Amino acid sequence: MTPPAQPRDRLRVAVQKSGRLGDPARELLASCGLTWRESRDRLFLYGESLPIDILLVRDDDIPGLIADGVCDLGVVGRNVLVEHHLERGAAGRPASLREWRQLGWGACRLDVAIPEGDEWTGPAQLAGLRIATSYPQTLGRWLRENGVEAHPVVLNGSVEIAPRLGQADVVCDLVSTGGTLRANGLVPVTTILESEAVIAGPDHHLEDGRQEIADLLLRRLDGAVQLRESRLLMLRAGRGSLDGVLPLLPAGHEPTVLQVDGLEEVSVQILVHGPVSWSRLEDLKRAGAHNLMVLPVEGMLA
Ligand SMILES: Nc1ncnc2c1ncn2[C@@H]1O[C@H](COP(=O)(O)OP(=O)(O)OP(=O)(O)O)[C@@H](O)[C@H]1O
Ligand SMILES: O=P(O)(O)OC[C@H]1O[C@H](OP(=O)(O)OP(=O)(O)O)[C@H](O)[C@@H]1O
Ligand SMILES: [Mg+2]
Repeated sequence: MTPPAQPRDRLRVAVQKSGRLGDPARELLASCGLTWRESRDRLFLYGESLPIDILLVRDDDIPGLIADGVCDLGVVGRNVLVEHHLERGAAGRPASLREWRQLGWGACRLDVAIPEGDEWTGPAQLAGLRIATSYPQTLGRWLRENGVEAHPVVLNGSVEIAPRLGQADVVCDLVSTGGTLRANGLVPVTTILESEAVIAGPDHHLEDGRQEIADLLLRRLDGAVQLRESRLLMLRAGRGSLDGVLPLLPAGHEPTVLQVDGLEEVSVQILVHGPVSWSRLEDLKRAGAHNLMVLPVEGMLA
């Protein structure tokens, strides 16, 4: 039984110490105006600009630290959160965490992959096979949902090599480019979880004034995430081509159309969500636009 957490009036956020999500998570928090003083062991960052401290840990430990009340929030892959949630469930403990925000980066999939050249006929073909994975609970849930009985072989890393070593027949592991699978003669056949980086937190309100600090951080995070994805698209077009150009603009805010002094031309500006592809710019140019420009947005205040 975990002893109750000590009262705290500062928010504590768990972030991966090293690894894929550590740097982007710290950059995101810094873009929310957070500054820190680093402890000598570099495991604790004391928040200077706001009462928000950062604990640097292994990503697998993040859900447990939040569940135990040692940390309030954490930046972690959904894959780790789901595995923790199912582990707790299997041990008969109630769910205690939820996704507070999805961050739109750190995307990867948890896929089942089989040896190249083998035919894939569906989940039933996995019956009785040994499946190497670091995610036994998530795999187990998917197998149950598909009515398949197989044998998970739990490995903490280098899962893709297991079939070559004779430890397993197939694998269930994280995939983004697919390069690691290909290098090991495996092909992905089905996705059992789509993942991305998320802000994880408890499924209840925080106490001792920490909910107010968390709300402030989340408001800034929402703004920072939106800003990161925003682009300003600017172009010029002849009045006559406007009807062809406007329907081709990417999704975004209401465009601003301004008459250019002394010319039969307009200048169009639109704030768009997400990158603008080259093919979109080419389509706009074909429709009569010119002087097209896509600019990052540094700040925004409605
Ligand atoms: N190939 C990938 N592409 C994109 N995201 C990935 C990829 N592999 C993992 N991730 C995401 O990044 C998270 C962290 O991955 P990383 O490899 O750094 O973890 P780790 O080796 O378990 O680190 P730690 O030392 O903290 O335990 C994963 O849980 C997943 O959400
Ligand atoms: O589809 P890909 O782009 O090849 O990425 C997939 C690989 O990335 C992760 O491992 P990572 O490189 O983090 O090494 P690890 O085995 O130490 O976790 C994951 O466990 C896969 O092995
Ligand atoms: Mg880990």
